[in-house]
Amino acid sequence: MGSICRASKTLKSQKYLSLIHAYSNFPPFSSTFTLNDSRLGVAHDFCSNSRQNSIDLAQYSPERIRNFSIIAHVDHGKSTLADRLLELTGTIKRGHGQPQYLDKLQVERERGITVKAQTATMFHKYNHNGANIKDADKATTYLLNLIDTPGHVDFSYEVSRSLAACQGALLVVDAVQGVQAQTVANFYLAFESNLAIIPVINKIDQPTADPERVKAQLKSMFDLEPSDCLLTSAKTGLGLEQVLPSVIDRIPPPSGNTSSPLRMLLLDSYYDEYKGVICHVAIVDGVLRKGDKISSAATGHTYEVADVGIMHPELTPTGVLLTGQVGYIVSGMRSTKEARVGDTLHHSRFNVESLPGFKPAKHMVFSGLYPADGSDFDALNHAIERLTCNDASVSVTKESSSALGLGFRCGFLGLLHMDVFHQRLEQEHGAHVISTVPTVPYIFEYSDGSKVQVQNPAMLPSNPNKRVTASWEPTVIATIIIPSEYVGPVITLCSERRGQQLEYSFVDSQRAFMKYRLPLREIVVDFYNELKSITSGYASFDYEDSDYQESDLVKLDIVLNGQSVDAMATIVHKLKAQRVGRELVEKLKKFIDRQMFEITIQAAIGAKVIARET
Ligand SMILES: Nc1nc2c(ncn2[C@@H]2O[C@H](COP(=O)(O)OP(=O)(O)OP(=O)(O)O)[C@@H](O)[C@H]2O)c(=O)[nH]1
Repeated sequence: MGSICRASKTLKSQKYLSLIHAYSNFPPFSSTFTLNDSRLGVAHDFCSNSRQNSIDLAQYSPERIRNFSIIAHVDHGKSTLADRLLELTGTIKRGHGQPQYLDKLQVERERGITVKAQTATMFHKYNHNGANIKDADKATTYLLNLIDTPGHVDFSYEVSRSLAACQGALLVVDAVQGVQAQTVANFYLAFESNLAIIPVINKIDQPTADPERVKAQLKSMFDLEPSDCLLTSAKTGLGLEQVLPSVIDRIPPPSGNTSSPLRMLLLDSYYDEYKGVICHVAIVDGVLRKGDKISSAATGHTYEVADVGIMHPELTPTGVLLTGQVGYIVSGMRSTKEARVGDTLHHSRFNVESLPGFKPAKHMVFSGLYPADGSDFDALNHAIERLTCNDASVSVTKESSSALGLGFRCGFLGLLHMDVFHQRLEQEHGAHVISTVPTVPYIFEYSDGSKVQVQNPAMLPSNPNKRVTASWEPTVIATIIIPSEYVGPVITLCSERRGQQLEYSFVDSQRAFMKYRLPLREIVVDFYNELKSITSGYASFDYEDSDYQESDLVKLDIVLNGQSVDAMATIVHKLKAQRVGRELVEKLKKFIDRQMFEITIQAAIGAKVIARET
């Protein structure tokens, strides 16, 4: 009996899964994989004990350290450039057989994108007077910390965190595509952090490369001097010899004080099955040694440092980290929840002033996650707990649905982040999940004066005594860069999506730059695909979150045979309700298999049916 119940529940769940995906335009995420945490595997395999203590960090005073980031629009060549710099400094072997070496996650390799910022320490001999670097007597060895960052807008939080550990950035721009939307966003992140910015025009080997046009764009948009631009091909190696000398000459050393009490900034953390929580840290002042007792300024908890070292490029114990250096520590934290990103860690015997830290990550998109087989709730719970150890930017609360049973409501930084989280749940933890339509966090005010944030449409009360008196929705400021001939269609698309134009100018004679305020809901599902399709793939798009705006919002219910399906409810703008309701019931009609009896499919606002199919 039990197994029949379970089987029918699974079938029911799978049916809902199919319905939900037909309805939301999202690819289904369910499939089963074996446990394979590529990140942990790589980190453990390569942990280089043999190099332990062979690196004497004491000789690297802040003047001989440079901390820099590589930032760029997606696919402009950051990870490839990072590979070449690692090879050039002998940190990895040339032709190590693994392109984009710092992209360690399986999902990063499969999708060819960077999701996590990664740090690598390199050592480079350099002579300021231009003498041959092989002339060992005249050259000085520098310690260079390179941070490769993600390009996609969802992960810009990783970029801003990485920049906090740097004094400079290589701003990589594709010599064919020129300045794109994330080039603009990343430039301003670096500029506002007061970093020295070195423009690198990459992919100059391409037949249609036009570095002079890109130099002119960088001058007109960011006031970066054409003579300061480096021209490179990370693919062929052309021009790469200028990169590290420019890093050393043009980026200032870190400014901390070696003799002050220890202050280190916690940049990131992840969970390693063998070592426990590993924290990435930047030493702002003082010196940290293995065996030291440290405290967290945020929680007051104290720990003993069991291991300390650098990423060279894998974990390499050094026994010590000094002012200005970036490395890792293992300190017996039981969970990554104890490792608060942006926290100040210090010696327990001193009280220090906390470092500024970071703004908390903001969740832009929420979705329900349910086990495909209702009985797998505990397994999914365990998988989510383990994955959030390595991705603390996801928020998780338990919820239940009459259609799907017990599950979780998760908050993500954007749609790609959500998709990547699903993929990692499946690939790294073997979880088999159903996800509900993504929604954004709305705010509703009720007749009793209460105001609540609604992340799940099912949470809106149906009680007629508790009327909604006002509602607000989140907005974003979107940056769009397009060839000038596409301006008309893009303006039409943005107006259809309830956008308000804030700025319209030109990058150069061929490309237009626009800024729009758009409701977040209007861009989460298919905005980018449509933008790409009406501009033949030439548009680039980036956004940052902005204020809430008052908006006339209603809850749209989907009713199957007289029963409302809570997992399919959605919140829409009143003016769009009719159109969205009609599209949904038409889609569902196509999707539900023909039956021997009549099934009614309705879209309704409260008791009022606005669209119907049978
Ligand atoms: N022709 C040419 N191709 C390059 C060059 N640099 C990188 N590429 C290619 O461009 C594509 C993107 O390179 P990545 O290094 O992954 O770009 P990225 O900026 O790290 O991408 P994200 O991490 O997704 O933001 C890859 O196919 C590279 O092989 C170059 O100098 N010349």
